[in-house]
Amino acid sequence: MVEHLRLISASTVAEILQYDDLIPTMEKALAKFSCRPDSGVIQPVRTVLRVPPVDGFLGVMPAYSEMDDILSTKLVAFFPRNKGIPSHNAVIMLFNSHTGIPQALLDGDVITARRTAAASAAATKHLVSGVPQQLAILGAGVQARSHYYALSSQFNFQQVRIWNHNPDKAKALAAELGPEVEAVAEASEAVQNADLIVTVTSSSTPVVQADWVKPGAHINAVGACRPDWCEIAPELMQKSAVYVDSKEAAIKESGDIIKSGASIAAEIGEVIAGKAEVRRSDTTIFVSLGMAIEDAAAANLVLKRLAERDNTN
Ligand SMILES: NC(=O)C1=CN([C@@H]2O[C@H](COP(=O)(O)OP(=O)(O)OC[C@H]3O[C@@H](n4cnc5c(N)ncnc54)[C@H](O)[C@@H]3O)[C@@H](O)[C@H]2O)C=CC1
Ligand SMILES: O=C([O-])C1=[NH+]CCC1
Repeated sequence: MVEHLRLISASTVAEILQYDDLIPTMEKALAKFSCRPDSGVIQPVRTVLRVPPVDGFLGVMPAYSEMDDILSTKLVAFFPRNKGIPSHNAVIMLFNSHTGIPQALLDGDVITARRTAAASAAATKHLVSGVPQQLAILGAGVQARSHYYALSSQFNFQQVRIWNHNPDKAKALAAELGPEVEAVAEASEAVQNADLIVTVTSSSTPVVQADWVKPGAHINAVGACRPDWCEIAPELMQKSAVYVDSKEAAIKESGDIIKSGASIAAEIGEVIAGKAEVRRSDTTIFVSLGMAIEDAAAANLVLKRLAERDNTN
């Protein structure tokens, strides 16, 4: 039954969803996910349907949080070969968790961009050693931009270096972002001396080699969300302390973990909840695949902030 379905556009989501609000929300969502079943979170590994003629994928991502009264599903199409239009297109449906009646349909593009970057910012807060001053971003698409803004909201970078396999995109993004941002020609140049590294490419071969990375650096590895994709050299995966968003999803979907056979130290939610310690080895890596509970919590936050705004007007 759909009687009063609220439609929430990308521009409304973009106006409402701010990182200082979203990052702590992601921290809580990640912790609750890793405290299931006691936390009342239910989230299966997503179903990913292949669309072979265009090398595309459709992901179906349902989640339920009993404590937060949230029932939702995201539908995300990711078509990496898209040119001149976004490669990721998504919607999120929120249902009333007591009746199952659809409540709101939200644009999922902005939520996907920002909640992913906010989850990386939350992971960085718990895994990084010291205060990061040099940031390297490999990739120059939607997630590169959102990661720059999310991480810059938490840390004061002296320098940010962006590399992309298509250098013109890196130059354009660097020019759009802050004065501390520089596009560099080689991935090794971006990574060397970086305290914090973000990989947000759609690559199926490593874009970060082990001997480029400064000991003690932290990496948010965000792009390799298919078993045959890969961003981090296997040798680097094997010698680092590897944290994931979901262990169950990581062994099914993460090319970086599957190809390297690296062992998983813990879920980031276990670290946030104080159930796992951070192994201070040479390098820490957060392997992010993206979780439905992140979309559910972000969509719910949008609705909550809109309701507060409506009440004050
Ligand atoms: N972990 C998570 O929660 C999420 C992960 N992703 C993944 O993150 C990656 C980036 O996503 P978006 O920025 O939205 O995509 P995008 O299409 O906007 O940007 C992709 C970037 O990767 C570069 N690229 C494409 N093919 C490459 C290759 N073979 N080698 C090196 N670079 C290559 C492109 O030039 C572009 O800079 C994708 O793999 C996407 O599936 C996206 C959303 C959520
Ligand atoms: O979590 C997500 O929405 C996605 N992860 C990889 C592609 C889309």
